[in-house]
Amino acid sequence: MTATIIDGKAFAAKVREQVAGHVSRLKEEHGITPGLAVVLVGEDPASQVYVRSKGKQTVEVGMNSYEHKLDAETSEADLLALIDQLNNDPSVHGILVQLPLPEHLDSDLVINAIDPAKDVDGFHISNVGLLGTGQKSMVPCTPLGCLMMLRDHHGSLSGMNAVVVGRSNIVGKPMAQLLLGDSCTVTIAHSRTKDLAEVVRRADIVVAAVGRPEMVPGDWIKEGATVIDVGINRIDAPEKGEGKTRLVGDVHFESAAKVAGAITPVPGGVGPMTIACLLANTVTACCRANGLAEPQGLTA
Ligand SMILES: Nc1nc(=O)c2c([nH]1)NC[C@@H]1CN(c3ccc(C(=O)N[C@@H](CCC(=O)O)C(=O)O)cc3)C=[N+]21
Ligand SMILES: [Mg+2]
Repeated sequence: MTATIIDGKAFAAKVREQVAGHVSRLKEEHGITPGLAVVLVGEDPASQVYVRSKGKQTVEVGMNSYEHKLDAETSEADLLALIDQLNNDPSVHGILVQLPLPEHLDSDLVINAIDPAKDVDGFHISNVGLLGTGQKSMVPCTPLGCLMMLRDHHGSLSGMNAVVVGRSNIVGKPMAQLLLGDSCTVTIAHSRTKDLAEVVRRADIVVAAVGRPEMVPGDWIKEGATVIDVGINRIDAPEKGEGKTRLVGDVHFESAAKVAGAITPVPGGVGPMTIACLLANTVTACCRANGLAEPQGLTA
């Protein structure tokens, strides 16, 4: 048996097409252009790549992109002042502060300073609480992208055993909430879970979000299970030549693809969906801010 590859790159392109449709409708019928502000503190090269890619895709779907690059020594007060300015700017519908922030900045404090209605990452405590109680909220982009792929592949997820490996506030916990909302039986496992292999083997759906390269081998996967690999790990690839690297997930793809029913690749799986969902959340935020009907199928 060989797994169906869930093509996140192609799916993300479809989501962006839908977003672009909503953006042109907002422009033509209401004279509104959705705007996304991305704040980057410091010069982390990987973060710079992501921020550039987000800005490019934001413009490609017809929205305004506002990039704020602050130097690594920026004070908390200056960062909070910028957030306050963006909160009060009616042309900004979404605000994303790229994480991780430099050590001297309190990321909880900074994230909770964002207007929850503009919190397109869904990290503000208000959005976390709304999601946990089944109320309308901004939903974190990575888990939302995973949910869209799962719904697309399965139709209904009702009654399925889902195991989320990883308990981060950014992926693991909100992913579990979303799966629960779709009536899965949800287990959150992590690095301290006893008999992790046995726990994962019970899963109809495995979401791996631990940040450890190829940690989940194929023999942990139940025959026919759906595997969503959230990990993006850069590892040495001496086979490609001296000093070369390659991207791998948290799942050992080759062995897992032999037993799974469906699996997302890395790259080209969850990553592209994360950015597409950021754009979707920005359009949703813009519609809500203007009292307009929000897009269907782009929210949880
Ligand atoms: N406030 C905040 N929100 C975020 O959503 C956020 C963040 N901070 N900090 C950094 C992480 C990382 N992240 C990625 C998004 C897309 C890809 C992506 O598209 N990856 C491509 C490959 C990229 C490559 O080749 O390096 C793929 O998986 O196919 C990866 C990583 C969002 N993040
Ligand atoms: Mg974790």
